[in-house]
Amino acid sequence: MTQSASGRVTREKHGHLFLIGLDRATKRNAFDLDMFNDLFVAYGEFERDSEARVALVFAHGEHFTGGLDLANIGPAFAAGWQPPQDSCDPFGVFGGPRTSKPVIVAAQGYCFTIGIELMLASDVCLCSSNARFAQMEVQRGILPFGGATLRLPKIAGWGNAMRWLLTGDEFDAFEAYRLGLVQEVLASEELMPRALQLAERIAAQAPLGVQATLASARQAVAEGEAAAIASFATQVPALMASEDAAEGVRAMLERRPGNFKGR
Ligand SMILES: CC(C)(COP(=O)([O-])OP(=O)(O)OC[C@H]1O[C@@H](n2cnc3c(N)ncnc32)[C@H](O)[C@@H]1OP(=O)(O)O)[C@@H](O)C(=O)NCCC(=O)NCCSC(=O)C[C@@H](O)C[N+](C)(C)C
Repeated sequence: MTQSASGRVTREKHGHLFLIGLDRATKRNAFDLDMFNDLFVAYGEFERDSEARVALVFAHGEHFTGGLDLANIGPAFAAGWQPPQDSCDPFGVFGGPRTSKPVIVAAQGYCFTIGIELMLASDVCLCSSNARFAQMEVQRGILPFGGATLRLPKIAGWGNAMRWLLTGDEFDAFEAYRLGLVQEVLASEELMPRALQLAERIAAQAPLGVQATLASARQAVAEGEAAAIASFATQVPALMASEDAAEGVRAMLERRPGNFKGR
Protein backbone atom coordinates (compact mmCIF):
# COMPACT_ATOMS: atom_id res chain seq x y z
CA MET A 1 0.00 0.00 0.00
CA THR A 2 1.33 3.46 -0.82
CA GLN A 3 0.26 6.78 0.66
CA SER A 4 -0.34 10.03 -1.19
CA ALA A 5 1.90 13.04 -0.58
CA SER A 6 -0.28 14.28 2.28
CA GLY A 7 -1.03 10.82 3.69
CA ARG A 8 -4.75 11.31 3.05
CA VAL A 9 -5.35 8.86 0.17
CA THR A 10 -3.95 5.31 0.01
CA ARG A 11 -3.30 3.39 -3.18
CA GLU A 12 -2.98 -0.38 -3.40
CA LYS A 13 -2.85 -2.80 -6.31
CA HIS A 14 -4.45 -6.25 -6.26
CA GLY A 15 -3.84 -7.82 -9.66
CA HIS A 16 -5.93 -5.74 -12.05
CA LEU A 17 -7.67 -3.84 -9.24
CA PHE A 18 -6.57 -0.39 -8.10
CA LEU A 19 -7.76 0.35 -4.57
CA ILE A 20 -8.08 4.00 -3.57
CA GLY A 21 -8.69 4.59 0.15
CA LEU A 22 -9.81 7.83 1.80
CA ASP A 23 -7.62 8.07 4.86
CA ARG A 24 -8.45 10.93 7.21
CA ALA A 25 -10.58 8.87 9.55
CA THR A 26 -10.08 11.03 12.66
CA LYS A 27 -11.88 13.84 10.80
CA ARG A 28 -14.58 11.56 9.41
CA ASN A 29 -12.66 11.66 6.10
CA ALA A 30 -13.62 15.29 5.59
CA PHE A 31 -11.91 16.53 2.42
CA ASP A 32 -9.34 19.22 3.01
CA LEU A 33 -7.45 20.62 0.03
CA ASP A 34 -4.64 18.03 0.23
CA MET A 35 -7.07 15.15 0.27
CA PHE A 36 -9.11 16.61 -2.57
CA ASN A 37 -5.97 17.08 -4.68
CA ASP A 38 -4.65 13.63 -3.76
CA LEU A 39 -7.86 11.99 -4.95
CA PHE A 40 -7.45 13.64 -8.35
CA VAL A 41 -3.83 12.44 -8.47
CA ALA A 42 -4.82 8.88 -7.48
CA TYR A 43 -7.39 8.77 -10.31
CA GLY A 44 -4.67 9.94 -12.71
CA GLU A 45 -2.37 7.14 -11.53
CA PHE A 46 -5.16 4.61 -12.01
CA GLU A 47 -5.80 5.89 -15.53
CA ARG A 48 -2.13 5.64 -16.54
CA ASP A 49 -1.51 2.23 -14.95
CA SER A 50 -1.74 -0.17 -17.88
CA GLU A 51 -2.32 -3.18 -15.60
CA ALA A 52 -5.14 -1.54 -13.62
CA ARG A 53 -8.57 -2.27 -15.05
CA VAL A 54 -11.02 -1.30 -12.29
CA ALA A 55 -10.72 1.13 -9.38
CA LEU A 56 -12.42 0.50 -6.06
CA VAL A 57 -12.80 3.61 -3.91
CA PHE A 58 -13.40 2.97 -0.22
CA ALA A 59 -12.79 4.72 3.09
CA HIS A 60 -10.58 3.73 5.99
CA GLY A 61 -12.41 4.01 9.32
CA GLU A 62 -16.09 3.94 10.11
CA HIS A 63 -17.28 6.67 7.75
CA PHE A 64 -16.96 7.35 4.05
CA THR A 65 -16.83 11.14 4.35
CA GLY A 66 -18.33 14.00 6.34
CA GLY A 67 -18.08 16.18 3.21
CA LEU A 68 -15.75 19.04 2.42
CA ASP A 69 -13.67 20.62 5.15
CA LEU A 70 -15.12 23.97 4.19
CA ALA A 71 -12.92 26.14 6.38
CA ASN A 72 -9.83 24.64 4.74
CA ILE A 73 -10.92 24.24 1.14
CA GLY A 74 -13.39 27.10 0.73
CA PRO A 75 -10.71 29.74 0.01
CA ALA A 76 -9.13 27.52 -2.68
CA PHE A 77 -12.44 27.31 -4.55
CA ALA A 78 -13.02 31.03 -4.10
CA ALA A 79 -9.59 31.65 -5.66
CA GLY A 80 -10.34 29.46 -8.71
CA TRP A 81 -8.93 26.02 -7.86
CA GLN A 82 -7.32 24.06 -10.74
CA PRO A 83 -6.81 20.28 -10.89
CA PRO A 84 -3.26 18.99 -10.23
CA GLN A 85 -1.05 18.00 -13.19
CA ASP A 86 -1.52 14.53 -14.69
CA SER A 87 -4.68 13.98 -12.66
CA CYS A 88 -8.15 12.78 -13.59
CA ASP A 89 -11.37 14.33 -12.32
CA PRO A 90 -13.23 11.84 -10.08
CA PHE A 91 -16.37 14.00 -10.25
CA GLY A 92 -16.44 14.88 -13.93
CA VAL A 93 -17.29 18.53 -13.26
CA PHE A 94 -14.06 20.17 -12.06
CA GLY A 95 -12.08 20.14 -15.31
CA GLY A 96 -9.43 17.83 -16.67
CA PRO A 97 -10.07 14.39 -18.14
CA ARG A 98 -12.12 11.63 -16.52
CA THR A 99 -10.77 8.14 -16.18
CA SER A 100 -11.75 5.89 -19.08
CA LYS A 101 -11.93 2.81 -16.81
CA PRO A 102 -14.70 1.75 -14.43
CA VAL A 103 -14.85 2.89 -10.84
CA ILE A 104 -16.71 1.14 -8.03
CA VAL A 105 -17.48 2.90 -4.74
CA ALA A 106 -18.07 1.17 -1.41
CA ALA A 107 -19.44 3.54 1.26
CA GLN A 108 -20.25 3.14 4.93
CA GLY A 109 -21.32 5.42 7.78
CA TYR A 110 -21.59 9.11 6.95
CA CYS A 111 -21.53 9.73 3.23
CA PHE A 112 -22.18 13.44 2.87
CA THR A 113 -22.10 15.86 -0.06
CA ILE A 114 -18.96 15.16 -2.03
CA GLY A 115 -19.26 11.47 -1.13
CA ILE A 116 -22.62 11.30 -2.88
CA GLU A 117 -21.22 13.25 -5.82
CA LEU A 118 -18.30 10.84 -6.12
CA MET A 119 -20.82 7.99 -6.28
CA LEU A 120 -22.91 9.78 -8.89
CA ALA A 121 -19.82 10.09 -11.12
CA SER A 122 -18.83 6.43 -10.58
CA ASP A 123 -20.14 3.32 -12.27
CA VAL A 124 -21.37 0.91 -9.59
CA CYS A 125 -21.93 1.88 -5.95
CA LEU A 126 -22.46 -0.27 -2.89
CA CYS A 127 -23.08 0.77 0.68
CA SER A 128 -23.48 -0.82 4.07
CA SER A 129 -26.85 -0.74 5.78
CA ASN A 130 -25.50 1.77 8.33
CA ALA A 131 -24.73 4.37 5.63
CA ARG A 132 -26.30 7.82 6.02
CA PHE A 133 -26.42 10.29 3.19
CA ALA A 134 -27.02 14.04 2.98
CA GLN A 135 -26.48 16.54 0.19
CA MET A 136 -26.56 19.40 2.67
CA GLU A 137 -25.16 22.37 0.72
CA VAL A 138 -28.36 24.39 1.05
CA GLN A 139 -27.84 24.23 4.80
CA ARG A 140 -24.40 25.82 4.31
CA GLY A 141 -25.47 28.62 1.98
CA ILE A 142 -24.06 27.08 -1.20
CA LEU A 143 -25.21 24.69 -3.91
CA PRO A 144 -24.04 21.16 -4.72
CA PHE A 145 -21.50 22.04 -7.39
CA GLY A 146 -19.87 18.59 -7.50
CA GLY A 147 -22.40 17.02 -9.88
CA ALA A 148 -25.49 16.28 -7.76
CA THR A 149 -27.68 18.86 -9.50
CA LEU A 150 -26.77 17.33 -12.88
CA ARG A 151 -27.00 13.66 -12.06
CA LEU A 152 -29.35 13.01 -9.17
CA PRO A 153 -32.45 14.20 -11.10
CA LYS A 154 -31.40 11.88 -13.97
CA ILE A 155 -31.10 8.75 -11.88
CA ALA A 156 -33.75 9.41 -9.24
CA GLY A 157 -36.35 11.55 -11.03
CA TRP A 158 -37.07 15.23 -10.43
CA GLY A 159 -39.18 15.12 -7.27
CA ASN A 160 -37.06 12.43 -5.66
CA ALA A 161 -33.93 14.49 -6.26
CA MET A 162 -35.44 17.80 -5.14
CA ARG A 163 -36.78 16.18 -1.96
CA TRP A 164 -33.21 15.74 -0.78
CA LEU A 165 -31.32 18.51 -2.63
CA LEU A 166 -33.62 21.33 -1.51
CA THR A 167 -33.68 20.30 2.16
CA GLY A 168 -30.23 18.79 2.75
CA ASP A 169 -31.99 16.22 4.96
CA GLU A 170 -30.31 12.94 5.81
CA PHE A 171 -31.49 9.73 4.17
CA ASP A 172 -30.60 6.12 4.82
CA ALA A 173 -29.16 3.26 2.79
CA PHE A 174 -32.51 1.93 1.68
CA GLU A 175 -33.59 5.32 0.38
CA ALA A 176 -30.24 5.49 -1.46
CA TYR A 177 -31.13 2.14 -3.03
CA ARG A 178 -34.61 3.35 -3.97
CA LEU A 179 -33.13 6.47 -5.58
CA GLY A 180 -30.70 4.35 -7.62
CA LEU A 181 -27.66 5.90 -5.95
CA VAL A 182 -26.46 2.47 -4.78
CA GLN A 183 -26.98 -0.86 -6.48
CA GLU A 184 -26.62 -3.04 -3.37
CA VAL A 185 -27.01 -2.55 0.39
CA LEU A 186 -24.91 -4.92 2.48
CA ALA A 187 -24.15 -5.80 6.08
CA SER A 188 -21.03 -3.89 7.16
CA GLU A 189 -18.79 -6.96 7.17
CA GLU A 190 -19.91 -7.91 3.66
CA LEU A 191 -19.29 -4.51 2.05
CA MET A 192 -15.63 -4.81 1.06
CA PRO A 193 -15.68 -8.53 0.18
CA ARG A 194 -18.65 -7.93 -2.12
CA ALA A 195 -17.11 -4.78 -3.64
CA LEU A 196 -13.87 -6.66 -4.33
CA GLN A 197 -15.80 -9.56 -5.85
CA LEU A 198 -17.69 -7.22 -8.16
CA ALA A 199 -14.51 -5.37 -9.12
CA GLU A 200 -12.81 -8.72 -9.93
CA ARG A 201 -15.81 -9.72 -12.01
CA ILE A 202 -15.53 -6.56 -14.15
CA ALA A 203 -11.73 -6.84 -14.31
CA ALA A 204 -12.05 -10.38 -15.72
CA GLN A 205 -13.94 -9.11 -18.79
CA ALA A 206 -12.24 -7.83 -21.95
CA PRO A 207 -10.82 -4.39 -20.96
CA LEU A 208 -11.31 -2.71 -24.33
CA GLY A 209 -14.91 -3.94 -24.44
CA VAL A 210 -15.51 -2.69 -20.89
CA GLN A 211 -14.04 0.73 -21.68
CA ALA A 212 -15.96 1.03 -24.93
CA THR A 213 -19.19 0.10 -23.15
CA LEU A 214 -18.54 2.76 -20.54
CA ALA A 215 -17.65 5.38 -23.17
CA SER A 216 -20.75 4.60 -25.23
CA ALA A 217 -23.11 4.78 -22.26
CA ARG A 218 -21.53 8.01 -21.01
CA GLN A 219 -21.75 9.56 -24.45
CA ALA A 220 -25.40 8.56 -24.85
CA VAL A 221 -26.24 10.18 -21.49
CA ALA A 222 -24.20 13.34 -22.10
CA GLU A 223 -24.69 13.91 -25.83
CA GLY A 224 -27.72 11.81 -26.75
CA GLU A 225 -28.31 8.56 -28.61
CA ALA A 226 -27.46 9.88 -32.08
CA ALA A 227 -23.93 10.85 -31.00
CA ALA A 228 -23.39 7.46 -29.34
CA ILE A 229 -24.69 5.64 -32.43
CA ALA A 230 -22.38 7.69 -34.68
CA SER A 231 -19.39 6.58 -32.56
CA PHE A 232 -20.13 2.92 -33.26
CA ALA A 233 -18.67 3.51 -36.76
CA THR A 234 -15.18 3.76 -35.27
CA GLN A 235 -15.67 1.79 -32.03
CA VAL A 236 -17.02 -1.41 -33.56
CA PRO A 237 -14.35 -2.06 -36.26
CA ALA A 238 -11.56 -1.28 -33.78
CA LEU A 239 -12.95 -3.74 -31.23
CA MET A 240 -13.70 -6.42 -33.83
CA ALA A 241 -10.06 -6.27 -34.95
CA SER A 242 -8.68 -6.56 -31.39
CA GLU A 243 -6.84 -9.62 -30.09
CA ASP A 244 -9.31 -9.82 -27.22
CA ALA A 245 -12.28 -10.11 -29.58
CA ALA A 246 -10.56 -13.09 -31.25
CA GLU A 247 -9.85 -14.56 -27.81
CA GLY A 248 -13.50 -14.00 -26.86
CA VAL A 249 -14.63 -16.14 -29.81
CA ARG A 250 -12.02 -18.86 -29.09
CA ALA A 251 -13.03 -18.93 -25.42
CA MET A 252 -16.69 -19.29 -26.37
CA LEU A 253 -15.97 -22.18 -28.77
CA GLU A 254 -13.69 -23.88 -26.26
CA ARG A 255 -16.26 -23.32 -23.46
CA ARG A 256 -13.81 -21.58 -21.11
CA PRO A 257 -13.51 -18.09 -19.66
CA GLY A 258 -11.65 -15.62 -21.86
CA ASN A 259 -8.06 -14.74 -21.03
CA PHE A 260 -8.04 -11.08 -22.01
CA LYS A 261 -5.00 -8.86 -22.48
CA GLY A 262 -6.53 -5.48 -23.22
CA ARG A 263 -5.34 -5.27 -26.83
C1 LIG B 1 -19.97 14.32 9.98
C2 LIG B 1 -20.57 14.56 11.37
C3 LIG B 1 -22.08 14.32 11.37
C4 LIG B 1 -19.89 13.55 12.31
O1 LIG B 1 -20.38 13.72 13.64
P1 LIG B 1 -19.70 12.89 14.85
O2 LIG B 1 -20.37 13.31 16.08
O3 LIG B 1 -19.65 11.45 14.49
O4 LIG B 1 -18.18 13.37 14.85
P2 LIG B 1 -17.60 14.83 15.17
O5 LIG B 1 -17.07 14.80 16.59
O6 LIG B 1 -18.53 15.90 14.79
O7 LIG B 1 -16.39 14.89 14.16
C5 LIG B 1 -15.13 14.22 14.40
C6 LIG B 1 -14.04 15.13 13.89
O8 LIG B 1 -14.19 15.24 12.46
C7 LIG B 1 -14.28 16.62 12.11
N1 LIG B 1 -15.13 16.80 10.93
C8 LIG B 1 -16.24 16.09 10.61
N2 LIG B 1 -16.77 16.56 9.46
C9 LIG B 1 -15.99 17.58 9.07
C10 LIG B 1 -16.01 18.45 7.95
N3 LIG B 1 -16.94 18.37 7.00
N4 LIG B 1 -15.04 19.36 7.87
C11 LIG B 1 -14.04 19.44 8.79
N5 LIG B 1 -13.97 18.64 9.87
C12 LIG B 1 -14.93 17.72 9.99
C13 LIG B 1 -14.86 17.28 13.34
O9 LIG B 1 -14.60 18.66 13.34
C14 LIG B 1 -14.16 16.54 14.44
O10 LIG B 1 -12.85 17.04 14.58
P3 LIG B 1 -12.16 17.19 16.04
O11 LIG B 1 -12.14 15.79 16.61
O12 LIG B 1 -10.81 17.78 15.78
O13 LIG B 1 -13.08 18.11 16.82
C15 LIG B 1 -20.31 16.01 11.89
O14 LIG B 1 -18.92 16.13 12.15
C16 LIG B 1 -20.72 17.06 10.90
O15 LIG B 1 -21.87 17.41 10.84
N6 LIG B 1 -19.72 17.56 10.14
C17 LIG B 1 -19.95 18.66 9.21
C18 LIG B 1 -20.63 18.16 7.95
C19 LIG B 1 -20.60 19.28 6.93
O16 LIG B 1 -21.10 20.36 7.17
N7 LIG B 1 -19.96 19.00 5.81
C20 LIG B 1 -19.77 20.03 4.78
C21 LIG B 1 -21.02 20.17 3.93
S1 LIG B 1 -20.85 21.34 2.63
C22 LIG B 1 -19.78 20.60 1.52
O17 LIG B 1 -19.39 19.48 1.65
C23 LIG B 1 -19.32 21.38 0.36
C24 LIG B 1 -19.65 20.63 -0.93
O18 LIG B 1 -20.89 21.02 -1.33
C25 LIG B 1 -18.73 20.89 -2.05
N8 LIG B 1 -18.97 19.98 -3.22
C26 LIG B 1 -20.08 20.45 -4.02
C27 LIG B 1 -17.74 20.07 -4.03
C28 LIG B 1 -19.19 18.61 -2.76
